[in-house]
Amino acid sequence: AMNMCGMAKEYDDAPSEEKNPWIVSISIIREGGVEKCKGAVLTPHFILTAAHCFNIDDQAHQIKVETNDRKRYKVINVISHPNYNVNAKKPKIAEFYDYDIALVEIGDMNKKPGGKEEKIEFSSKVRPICIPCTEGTTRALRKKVAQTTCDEHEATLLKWGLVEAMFITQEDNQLTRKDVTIKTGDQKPVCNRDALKAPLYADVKDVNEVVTDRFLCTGGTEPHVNAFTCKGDSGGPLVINHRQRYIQVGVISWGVTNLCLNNIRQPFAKAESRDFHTNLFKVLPWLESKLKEDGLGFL
Ligand SMILES: CO[C@H]1CCN(Cc2c(C)cc(C)c3[nH]ccc23)[C@H](CO)C1
Repeated sequence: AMNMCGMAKEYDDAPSEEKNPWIVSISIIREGGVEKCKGAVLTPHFILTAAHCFNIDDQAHQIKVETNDRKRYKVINVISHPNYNVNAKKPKIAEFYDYDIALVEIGDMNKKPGGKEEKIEFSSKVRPICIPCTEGTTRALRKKVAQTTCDEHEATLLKWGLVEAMFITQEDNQLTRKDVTIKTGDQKPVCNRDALKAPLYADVKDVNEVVTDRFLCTGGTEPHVNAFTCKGDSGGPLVINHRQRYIQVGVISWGVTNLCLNNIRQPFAKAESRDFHTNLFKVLPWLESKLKEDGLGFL
């Protein structure tokens, strides 16, 4: 049962690390400074994050992964989705975030034969989150392993309309949950349309040029005020709490407005503060091809 995904401490004054044990911090050390992203633990060797956190010339040794127990792990590989290319629509569209998703592989490049294998040690502060269309998620949804399909996962998790979800951010050294609603069905176009309020996309005619089918849309203030992401939240998981089991349905990719300077969040969201997340249901073959080797059972 140790490997049951998406389980966390639920009691009110549990430490925030034990309430959100799948969150990891990713630091990319560069000449000009350190870029910070978030990620989620999927298996002992793989973390899921955003591809835009990395530059083409980042080497593995520049990337540091730290779990909630402050342990730091060596990165042996970053596997970005093959269709991700931030420059794909230049010069018209300066930044293009389609397929903004990556797997960070933990291990020991100079593993001595018989040496201790480097892998993420699970504990009360470090545990994997569930991802769609895996056996672990079928169990987390309390459905029968034999009959449950990936489509049923999607129908259960991404119902039509407003879907309650959350992301995790770091505030005063605490992991804080931020509530959002994923706009599906008739709410989706209304949410997507605000992408054109981003300065970089002011001249874009058709919103579908920048908000592709790979995105989930959250944020804004109608009908409820949603939390908004900061740049530093990039790569973190968009999570649905299904009867106290946590399932990741998206990876935080980009936001329309930068309501955070030096990661200090402004107090109030705006109608156009929308955020876009890479939808895991849209990249399953890629996820499976990398993760089945590390024991994740896909449907
Ligand atoms: C289309 O143009 C915009 C793309 C996103 N950009 C920054 C950004 C990134 C990269 C990632 C996450 C998670 C963000 N959350 C809020 C802003 C933000 C800026 C917006 O400020 C320009």
